[in-house]
Amino acid sequence: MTEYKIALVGFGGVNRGLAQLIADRNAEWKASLGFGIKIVGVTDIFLGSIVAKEGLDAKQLVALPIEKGAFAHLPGGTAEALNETVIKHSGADMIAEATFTNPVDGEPATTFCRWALESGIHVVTTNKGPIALHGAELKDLARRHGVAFEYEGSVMSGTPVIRLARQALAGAEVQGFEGILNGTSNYVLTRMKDGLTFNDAVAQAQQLGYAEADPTADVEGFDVRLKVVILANELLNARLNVSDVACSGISSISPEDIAQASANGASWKLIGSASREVDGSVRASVEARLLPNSHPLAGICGATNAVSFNTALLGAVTVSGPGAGRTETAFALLSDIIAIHTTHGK
Ligand SMILES: NC(=O)C1=CN([C@@H]2O[C@H](COP(=O)(O)OP(=O)(O)OC[C@H]3O[C@@H](n4cnc5c(N)ncnc54)[C@H](O)[C@@H]3O)[C@@H](O)[C@H]2O)C=CC1
Ligand SMILES: N[C@@H](CC=O)C(=O)O
Repeated sequence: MTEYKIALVGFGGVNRGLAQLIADRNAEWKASLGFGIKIVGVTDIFLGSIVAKEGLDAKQLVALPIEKGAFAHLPGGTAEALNETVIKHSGADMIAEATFTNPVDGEPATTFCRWALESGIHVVTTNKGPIALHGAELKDLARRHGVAFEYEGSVMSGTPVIRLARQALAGAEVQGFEGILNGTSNYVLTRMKDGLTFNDAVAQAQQLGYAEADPTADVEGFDVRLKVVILANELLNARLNVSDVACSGISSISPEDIAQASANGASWKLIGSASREVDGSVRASVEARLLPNSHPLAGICGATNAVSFNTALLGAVTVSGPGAGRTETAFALLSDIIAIHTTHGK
């Protein structure tokens, strides 16, 4: 029986979600998926770090209080975040990288991914920064070191989008896509329709674990812009940089705008899109659009996301599901590990 040794880098909502899944389901996975997972290290700038090559108790990790330096209270733990040691020297076969998304330069997560890949360690990540900003370099690094770099959760959380489009739609000739690609902003627009203020709706999204560390990224469209770059580069073979994508958000939409839209049978949605032009170039944008309620994306509510792929052979193919959430995103990491087991498993 294969048992993967994993190190968790960042121990916020998503990686705690993964630890919880491991605590609850590891025994079942051995039978249903053909492998188990052992956590051999965890590091977090706020909580500190811990390494145990024989394996850590996932239940005990999940129960760790969210207090500065909390790992120092566990035997062998320290209040210091020994990121490099945990990544390179905990004996892990793979790291689950889930620190904050930095939309400007992708750091320090990109460095964490580099450290792992250069050491021959697989990377699964939900962090959008490294892929949108340094994806080509990291994929090449992974290839040269014979390991995997998987990032299904970077777009639409646990809802399968990247592998689905890359594998199941291969040959269907994807020509573009448009979608609701941010859970927080869609949640905010939905709750404002119910009468909540913008600020209260953002605060709820933070509490539910949907929002970025800085929710400005969610409401100003920067998070969707990263996702548009990831999807366009992956599926349209574009070489888009973040600066190529015109971007605006939802913060200027007032309660009156929302009420007026409802009265007119329409809904505001933050839409990320990209399409291949006749000259072969790819155009992409992020903007709030007023959609008639008959539009397929108009009825997508709350933290649910949806993306519609425009294909030459099938027409529109639309996928909808959770776009954010701790357990939902942890599932994406599991799906990456399953993909690694399928391609690299012993
Ligand atoms: N929460 C969600 O619904 C989704 C999140 N993501 C992405 O997954 C990643 C993790 O998300 P969450 O767990 O919700 O965020 P979070 O903010 O709950 O957790 C991030 C953790 O990383 C730690 N951290 C920050 N800088 C660090 C550093 N330099 N070294 C070590 N640890 C560091 C923080 O202390 C925090 O505990 C983010 O990049 C986010 O954009 C992607 C899809 C959905
Ligand atoms: N903050 C993001 C999390 C997933 O990427 C969102 O709300 O969609």
